[in-house]
Amino acid sequence: QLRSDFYKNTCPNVESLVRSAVATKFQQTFVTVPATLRLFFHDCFVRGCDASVLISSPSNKAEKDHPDDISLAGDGFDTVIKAKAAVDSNPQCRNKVSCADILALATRDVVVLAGGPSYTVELGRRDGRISTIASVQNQLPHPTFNLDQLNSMFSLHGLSQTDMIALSGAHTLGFSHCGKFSKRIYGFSPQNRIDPTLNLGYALQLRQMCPINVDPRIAINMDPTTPRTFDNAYYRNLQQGKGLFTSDQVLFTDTRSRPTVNLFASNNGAFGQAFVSAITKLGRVGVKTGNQGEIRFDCTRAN
Ligand code: HEM
Ligand SMILES: [Ca+2]
Ligand SMILES: [Ca+2]
Repeated sequence: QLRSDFYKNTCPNVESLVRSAVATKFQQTFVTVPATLRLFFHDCFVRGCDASVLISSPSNKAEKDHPDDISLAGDGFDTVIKAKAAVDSNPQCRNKVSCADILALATRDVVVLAGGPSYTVELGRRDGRISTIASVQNQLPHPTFNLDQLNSMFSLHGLSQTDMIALSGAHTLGFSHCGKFSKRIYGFSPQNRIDPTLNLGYALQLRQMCPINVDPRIAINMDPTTPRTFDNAYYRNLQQGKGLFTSDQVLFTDTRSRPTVNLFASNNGAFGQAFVSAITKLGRVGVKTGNQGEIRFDCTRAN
């Protein structure tokens, strides 16, 4: 139902308007890249790709205030707001392009800026009007998830195990706060204080970067090898026991998903193709089209 030429008559330059706003933001801070990519994922898994995650509430009761969303970096929100302003600065485009589509385009653009594959973005999403803390509950995966939990959550949205593994490759970029994995390096079990699926040398490095009682604002690179490049290093890290979360490492530990990890680790092109296919499917999750929803004037509030 979505189509790549949706704005052909209403805003023919939408792609270049978004792309240059994203490029300007990228020049200011690299954080733009992981922040925008993660924002798109968190939007699509809660009420579909409808920009619900962008809505803010004066009393902190919107989606973005849920514990699972609280660590979404502000630069992702700012990227969409800047791109929306760029689109609306063109009189023809003013209030014609949804925030949900701008987020989808900005996501493609940041992946490309980090060296990842380019792809055609399907458009025509409408913006949702609802954003509540309650709607996030149990909709987003946790870093402690095993393969069955990951598969069942992704399959609810029509995403296969291969899609899930390819999308997890987004952890080739960006940061995590220490608390998200501290149990794996300090208190895994009474027998093993360090998770035995974790590379011991890497675990000791993580302990140095994340000492006990570390400042909770400290965040570390999720990909220790190429933190600023969108590449398949994430899967080679998994082969070496360097997956930061249980939900990352389990993709290699579990023999049902290991062959796909090995394929992506050895073939960056295969990873790129699978990622493009998966993120295109992600972009279709629960979309509102036609006269459903609205075109938001301000991405941070319903009209
Ligand atoms: C498979 C299940 C997934 C789990 C359990 C998971 C969990 C997490 C966690 C816990 C963080 C660290 C947040 C923090 O401490 O600030 C994170 C960061 C991140 N995630 Fe995921 N994630 C998953 C899938 C995805 C997907 C599908 C994408 C996008 C396609 C994605 C993109 C990112 C990015 C880019 C970051 C870095 C954010 C930044 O640097 O600001 N994740 N994820
Ligand atoms: Ca949403
Ligand atoms: Ca990387």
